[in-house]
Amino acid sequence: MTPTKVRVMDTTLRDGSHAIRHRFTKEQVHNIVKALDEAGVPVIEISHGDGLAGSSMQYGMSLVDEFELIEEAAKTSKNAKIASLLLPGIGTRKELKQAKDCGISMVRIATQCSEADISEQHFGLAKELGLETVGFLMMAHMLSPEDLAKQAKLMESYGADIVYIVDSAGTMMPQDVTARVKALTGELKVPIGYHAHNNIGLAIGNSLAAVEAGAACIDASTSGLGAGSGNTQTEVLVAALSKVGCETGIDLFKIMDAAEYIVQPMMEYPMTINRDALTIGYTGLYSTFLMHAKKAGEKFNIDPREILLELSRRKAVAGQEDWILDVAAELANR
Ligand SMILES: CC[C@H](O)CC(=O)C(=O)O
Ligand SMILES: [Mn+2]
Repeated sequence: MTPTKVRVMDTTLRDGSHAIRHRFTKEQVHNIVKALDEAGVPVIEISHGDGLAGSSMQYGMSLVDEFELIEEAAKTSKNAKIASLLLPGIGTRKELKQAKDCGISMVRIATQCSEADISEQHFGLAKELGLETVGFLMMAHMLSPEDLAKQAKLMESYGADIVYIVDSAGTMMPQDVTARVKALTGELKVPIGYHAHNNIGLAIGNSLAAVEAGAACIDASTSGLGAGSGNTQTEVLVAALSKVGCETGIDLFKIMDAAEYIVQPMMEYPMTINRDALTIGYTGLYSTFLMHAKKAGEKFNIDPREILLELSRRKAVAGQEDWILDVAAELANR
């Protein structure tokens, strides 16, 4: 039976950061947070696209210091919780404390799906700081539902209040999502969330499948702004969930207007399923590799699809962005 309520977490200002090369300004953050908060979005995530302290040569430099942006978001929001993403190894205890001082009340701790054990200390500190905590298991298609549930249980044991299944590659079929949500809800006491990418055109369908299977939280991004072909579109999700009798507390017309008049004018390109994004979805690669592969392709005069296919053969995962240039250079020398 479809649950009657779902908690939507909007990641326009975090996953969306990848699609605008981490160039959000304070004014844009102010306008997006104001519009989302007034529409009733309960959680707004903000940080560099690769999480706290992601601003670097490897992942892309932020235009504006993310802590200034987090502070602006926290100052602007009247009701929505402000959250940040943290990848252990990129973000450290120092940045987590700093983000808390800037006003976050939730942290989402992300690891490759088979490496939950590296998140224990970060959950510990987040709990000490009084934050709501989310475990974020990336590239979740790479593990069987049973093995994913074991990793999710680890995060629960470290103090995660919610655990997310993250389809970083936008590669899952609805039955893959259903099997994973059921495996996790069967093993864990805490609520389960689902984060989609639209590289194979299934972000909305898979999000509905996740809810139907028992997910209590769904990630979305206004206008879909996100890595690869973008995420589940917040405004479309609100409409679709409402049609299956599931309430989000988000005003459909206000969020539609936020998408059309606030977010779309900021987008550098529309969220489409082009050949490179579809290659990512089809082969199960990390969505954030899209922009890096395009840049490397231009630099070495190589078709980005060839670079992506080679990365897929090598089973590259999050954190191996420096490999993209190496692979492009190797292909150019062949
Ligand atoms: C670590 C950055 C990445 O964009 C996290 C995420 O949203 C995903 O894996 O899909
Ligand atoms: Mn994502």
